[in-house]
Amino acid sequence: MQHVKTDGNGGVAALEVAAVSYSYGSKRALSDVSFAIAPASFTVLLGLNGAGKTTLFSLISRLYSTRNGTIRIFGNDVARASGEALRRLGIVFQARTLDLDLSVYQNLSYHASLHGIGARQARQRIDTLLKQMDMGDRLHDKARSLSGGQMRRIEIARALLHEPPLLLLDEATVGLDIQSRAGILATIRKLVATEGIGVLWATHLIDEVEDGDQVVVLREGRLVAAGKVTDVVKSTGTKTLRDAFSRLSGLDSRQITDIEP
Ligand SMILES: Nc1ncnc2c1ncn2[C@@H]1O[C@H](COP(=O)(O)OP(=O)(O)OP(=O)(O)O)[C@@H](O)[C@H]1O
Repeated sequence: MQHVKTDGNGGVAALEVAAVSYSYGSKRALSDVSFAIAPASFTVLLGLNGAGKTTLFSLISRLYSTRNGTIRIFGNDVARASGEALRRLGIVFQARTLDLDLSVYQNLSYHASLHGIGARQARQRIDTLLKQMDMGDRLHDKARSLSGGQMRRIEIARALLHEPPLLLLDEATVGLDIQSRAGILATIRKLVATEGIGVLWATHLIDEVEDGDQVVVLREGRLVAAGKVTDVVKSTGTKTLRDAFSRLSGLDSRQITDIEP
């Protein structure tokens, strides 16, 4: 797999979001949001429902076009050089998107061909990714027969088929049991460490954040904090991320969720 640190992009942010605003009609969803994430790092995009996480992902992936501000992936502007930018991006959206009537292999190989990956190379890549996702024995199973967590793992494998050095996941563990959530999060953290992939992990669950992570906190479309967890906690004058997040999001800390209700 391509390793970010050796691909000639040294010093360039994996993702740079600069002064991005977005409105749905008169509804402002993002206001002047700026932050950057480093290659081979794990960054949590933390925000309550409605904070603007999905809107931001839609802009980064060009599902919506950016009207105000600039988004760059490894230095490539997603508006002006979208091919170059999107080639470096893998994304897992919140909604389930596997074709349930196809096998795991069919789901993945179809996607590989969309990326222009030849059949032989695709097969090797699929085998490698399924092993990394602990799904090596499910190649010929129908997607329909998989659990929610297993489907998510296949969607992550699919997002990585074209070897992107940047991976975005939008509430990837929503609706999963505690064990599946922890397993998926651990797998993604391992990918950051072993493959050098930069990850932006969007969630509203603070127990998915670790002290060593970078965090970007959105509140009602505004960036209210960004940096290392310990620094963000310190900057709010609190002692725990739970208290810091409750202060930053204007909630009582008892309203901050650890796990799915
Ligand atoms: N298609 C739309 N039309 C109008 N308003 C929208 C639309 N999509 C989102 N919004 C609004 O924009 C704001 C940001 O929504 P967004 O979905 O980006 O937040 P989020 O942090 O991803 O939350 P969630 O996890 O609930 O999806 C919210 O106030 C939401 O109601």
